[in-house]
Amino acid sequence: MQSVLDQLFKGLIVSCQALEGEPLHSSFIMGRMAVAAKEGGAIGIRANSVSDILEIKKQVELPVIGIIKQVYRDHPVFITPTMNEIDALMETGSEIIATDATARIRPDGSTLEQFYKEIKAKYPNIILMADVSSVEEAIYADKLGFDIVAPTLYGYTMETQGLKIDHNNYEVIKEIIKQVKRAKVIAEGNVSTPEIARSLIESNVHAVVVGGAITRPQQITKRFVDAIQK
Ligand SMILES: CC(=O)N[C@H](C=O)[C@@H](O)[C@H](O)[C@H](O)COP(=O)(O)O
Repeated sequence: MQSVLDQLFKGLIVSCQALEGEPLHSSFIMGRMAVAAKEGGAIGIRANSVSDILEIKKQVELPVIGIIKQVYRDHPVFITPTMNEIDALMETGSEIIATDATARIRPDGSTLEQFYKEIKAKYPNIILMADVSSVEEAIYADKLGFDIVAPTLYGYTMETQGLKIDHNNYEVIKEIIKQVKRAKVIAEGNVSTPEIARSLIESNVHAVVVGGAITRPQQITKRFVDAIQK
């Protein structure tokens, strides 16, 4: 049988997320988004929260990268930050679990290494994805043993604020591909056009995750409006 990682090879993973306060915030709608993604040929789904993941799993038989976005006392680490969220995600049957793997101390005071070891001790067979913000963090996550690394948080930390992957800026991802020895590298974050996705696949990423450009209509609308009003 093909492994989950093999199933994702050179494919498109669609991130179906709408947080509280966003127009499409609803597990029902995220389930339909996942169906639409599957119809379009997506080979995996990334999703946030137990209720969205359970609904998506009812609707489509695709591997899910599960996360729980949880803010503890304004702490900046919010993607699957503690063991509470890992435990909850294990119950959903998510094939892969992603967590913040930046160098920042986590809300419970632990380092990434401590957190990684704690997770692996409790769930040795888990497939773990590291959401990082830099090449150095990608290398470190790879050394720790993460199965997947992705620059999901590039542009979303204090040090990387304002930066993003675009037509002229594949450098971070190319460097990650060069430096990461063992983990699969997935491109995620601001992949806004099919051309960028194609180009990333050609630079040898294992797979590409696209979120807002497919599942956040308010973002898509704004891009059109901005283009018209230029
Ligand atoms: C920084 C952060 O919280 N990223 C989140 C991670 O799960 C999602 O909000 C993004 O939609 C996802 O990473 C895909 O990226 P994009 O929507 O740019 O294609």
